[in-house]
Amino acid sequence: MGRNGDIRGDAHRGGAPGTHGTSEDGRTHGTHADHGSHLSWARARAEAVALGGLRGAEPRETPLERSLGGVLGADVRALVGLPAFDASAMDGFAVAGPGPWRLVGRRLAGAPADGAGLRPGEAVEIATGARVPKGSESVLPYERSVVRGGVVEGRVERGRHVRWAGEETAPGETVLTRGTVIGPAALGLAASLGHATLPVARPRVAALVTGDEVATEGLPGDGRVRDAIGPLLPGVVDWAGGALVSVRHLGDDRSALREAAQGADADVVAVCGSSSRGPADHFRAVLDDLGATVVVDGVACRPGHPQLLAYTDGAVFVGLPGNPGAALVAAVTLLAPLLRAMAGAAEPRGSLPAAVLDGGVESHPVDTRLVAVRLVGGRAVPVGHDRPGSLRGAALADAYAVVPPAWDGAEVELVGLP
Ligand SMILES: Nc1nc2c(c(=O)[nH]1)N[C@H]1C(S)=C(S)[C@@H](COP(=O)(O)OP(=O)(O)OC[C@H]3O[C@@H](n4cnc5c(N)ncnc54)[C@H](O)[C@@H]3O)O[C@H]1N2
Ligand code: MOO
Repeated sequence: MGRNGDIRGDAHRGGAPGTHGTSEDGRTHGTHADHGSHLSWARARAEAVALGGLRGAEPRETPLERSLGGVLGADVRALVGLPAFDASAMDGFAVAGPGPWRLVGRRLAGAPADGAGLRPGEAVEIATGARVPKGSESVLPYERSVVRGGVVEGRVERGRHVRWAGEETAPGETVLTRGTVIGPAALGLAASLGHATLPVARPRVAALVTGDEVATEGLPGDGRVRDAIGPLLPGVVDWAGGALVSVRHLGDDRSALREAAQGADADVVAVCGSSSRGPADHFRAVLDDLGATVVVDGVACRPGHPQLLAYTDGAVFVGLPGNPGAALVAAVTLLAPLLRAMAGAAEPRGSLPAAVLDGGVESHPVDTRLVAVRLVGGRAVPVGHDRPGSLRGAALADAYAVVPPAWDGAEVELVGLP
């Protein structure tokens, strides 16, 4: 059950998804109306976000080493203040009172407190990170000091070169808020504040890769292709804040697809191939068998128009076209926004500032084109090789440039690639 508990169709009908035709989404391309059963690209994304918002994933305490890229499902507080104790910020001498100071010992980092404080006129040699003894208010770095016959001299600045307990972060302070995407620095921060786990809301995704002709090993040829979608999905799902829990390969068989779709133990089932209307494309029929509510049935974009988004009480279903280049476009159009919203991310992933598009690109009369580009000096430069069946362009690209129908050459929206 989702975080909001709203897995029912009636809750869903009350929200934005599935209400095609009632209003234009009002997002980026106002003239870019839905046509036929195909929703505009922006509208389809908005539907995915709205559905994801209703099917929020429960946050689970997750070990730090498995939290990278996840979305925080709750605020994170400091379990202790930072620094957690008064520590030297320099290698040198901790001193008490005005100098010169008599050297009375040595303190290394990690040494337990010995209880003995310093009296005025005393100093201890101290390592960076070592606990500053009681009575000492300053550290004199080696390079500012002279030691002769057990006596330290130098000009001390009162209070300098000590990291005082709690000066950076107070105990209990909120340091990261719900919806933040967990990056490497957040993991380090969490560890430094004493956390072993983080509350990560990570929707679980099962992939069903269909096609009698799809092989998982060996050279393609003689009517057979290598599965190019299975290998790209873990990275896309991870980037979007989900976890790919299984990838199953199925032939073109309706009952096998139905069983697998029904039995998948996941929040989201991504079905690859089978999204079109050919004799071997069974996904629509299976959605019908499952009594699913279809939210998106086709998106007015190139490539990737035969995309699907549907849901039952048990799971959300995303249909990715079999053509690998089209599958990636569909993954950034529907799957990634859905997962980000389910994870509760505060920001959509991959949003970049709009850019001028170079390269003589022409728009499509009714569909939004997604053009693989590299970002060079703030401009978007098409890389080519971005036909629906090919991932060659996407493999070289930083982003897709979103070229609306009847585009007038204005700056284009960019969707970053994982
Ligand atoms: N009459 C129409 N036919 C098609 C249309 C259409 O509008 N009308 N749309 C075309 C477009 S666009 C696409 S995209 C495909 C989508 O087809 P499916 O999702 O049903 O996928 P398949 O037919 O199974 O495969 C299409 C293509 O991709 C290859 N493929 C499939 N899975 C993989 C994989 N995992 N890795 C690599 N390649 C894969 C498959 O061999 C086919 O060549 O429909 C068009 N047809
Ligand atoms: O989705 Mo297709 O050509 O648009 O690959």
